[in-house]
Amino acid sequence: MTANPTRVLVLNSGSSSVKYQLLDMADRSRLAVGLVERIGEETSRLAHTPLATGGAKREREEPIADHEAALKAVARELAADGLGLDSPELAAIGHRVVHGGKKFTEPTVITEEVVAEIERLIPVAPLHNPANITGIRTAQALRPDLPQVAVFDTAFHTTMPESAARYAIDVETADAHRIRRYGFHGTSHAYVSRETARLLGKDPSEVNVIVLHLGNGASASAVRGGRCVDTSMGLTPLEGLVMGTRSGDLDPAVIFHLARNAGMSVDEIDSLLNKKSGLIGLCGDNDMREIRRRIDAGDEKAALAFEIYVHRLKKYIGAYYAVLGKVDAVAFTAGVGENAAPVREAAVAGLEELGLAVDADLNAVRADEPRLISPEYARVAVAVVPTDEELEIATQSYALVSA
Ligand SMILES: Nc1ncnc2c1ncn2[C@@H]1O[C@H](COP(=O)(O)OP(=O)(O)O)[C@@H](O)[C@H]1O
Ligand SMILES: CC(=O)OP(=O)(O)O
Ligand SMILES: [Mg+2]
Repeated sequence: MTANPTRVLVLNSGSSSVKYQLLDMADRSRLAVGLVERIGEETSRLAHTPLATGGAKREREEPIADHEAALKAVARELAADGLGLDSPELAAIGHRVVHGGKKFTEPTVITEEVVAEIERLIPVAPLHNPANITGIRTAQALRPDLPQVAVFDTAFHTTMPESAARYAIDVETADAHRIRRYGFHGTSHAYVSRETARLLGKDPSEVNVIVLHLGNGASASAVRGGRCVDTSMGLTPLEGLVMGTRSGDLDPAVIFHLARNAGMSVDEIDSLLNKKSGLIGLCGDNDMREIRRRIDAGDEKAALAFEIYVHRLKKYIGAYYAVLGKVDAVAFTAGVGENAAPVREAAVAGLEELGLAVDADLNAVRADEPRLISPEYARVAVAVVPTDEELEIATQSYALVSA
């Protein structure tokens, strides 16, 4: 063993993808980054960039049957650059675990009990937790001697008061089935709210921030003085904003109606709401770039999908403004939030009375740095703050194993 290993491999296993990064926490540099997509489909795609060697991005298409095969392919790519999992410089492997329930409020060294608890939560995170467990098991098999750390999407939201975390349903039924609002993307909400405070030159304890994490999955959160007080996702990542393929908020009676009158099974309705709704259900595309192209070409279906997406977003800004009472900043992040200027402009349009406005020139700037896009006179800062879930997972994992 090297005296003080400082490298951390971060694995973010999604339902059909694995994103990964190898970082050196001595200087927080990235040594390699990559992505395996379309796992389980006929042609999966692997993209790997060995930043440490200055090597070019390598892309290949090959069938990758499951998450175990994906992780082995990742290990092979890393080894090809001398960055293999057998390296004595590796201090830990950090795993994004989507559902940690109520129990996990902190990053946690993975033991058999921890895996058992993540398994117990599969019914409330059927798309995500199984992939996370396979990632953990495969990594354990490759490096049984190394600490594996779980960083939970739900952890940041465990500070929500009961008034925000409980659904208004029969308390005994809710408690018996652990039905409550857990919230997700917490690693991103935590990181972005802190970075937003830094951008304002303040301590996180001094600011109230509304964070809008708009990726393929999307969620909003209200953060008071560094602690989450409300968030838009609930028992599962289906509640809240309109997403790439998920409906977000909906009258629950829609489900009874489909079951009783459209002859759909529970599994079919689940698939409809999680995979065939949101932007893709409304207009056939879930990529905001493609939707904007279609709107520019005069496509009305795409325009309506965009309006529905923005309308929901605006409602959450208003709701969290009311929850917080005083707002210092609204921060846009993730793929859509960081890149789609028209979404930012439309979400804030008409909110001048609330002290919110976007400066068109600042909003058009493209940069990888946190930046303000509100005009100087605005009472509330509007910011674009790139998220970095992998760096945050590596930081938390390393802090735990090097303590
Ligand atoms: N240049 C861009 N302009 C507009 N939208 C973009 C751009 N780049 C990415 N996106 C949007 O970001 C989404 C992916 O966001 P990301 O945060 O990477 O998602 P996830 O982590 O959930 O897979 C894409 O589906 C697309 O809608
Ligand atoms: C929890 C969740 O929605 O994650 P993702 O955005 O990665 O799908
Ligand atoms: Mg994401």
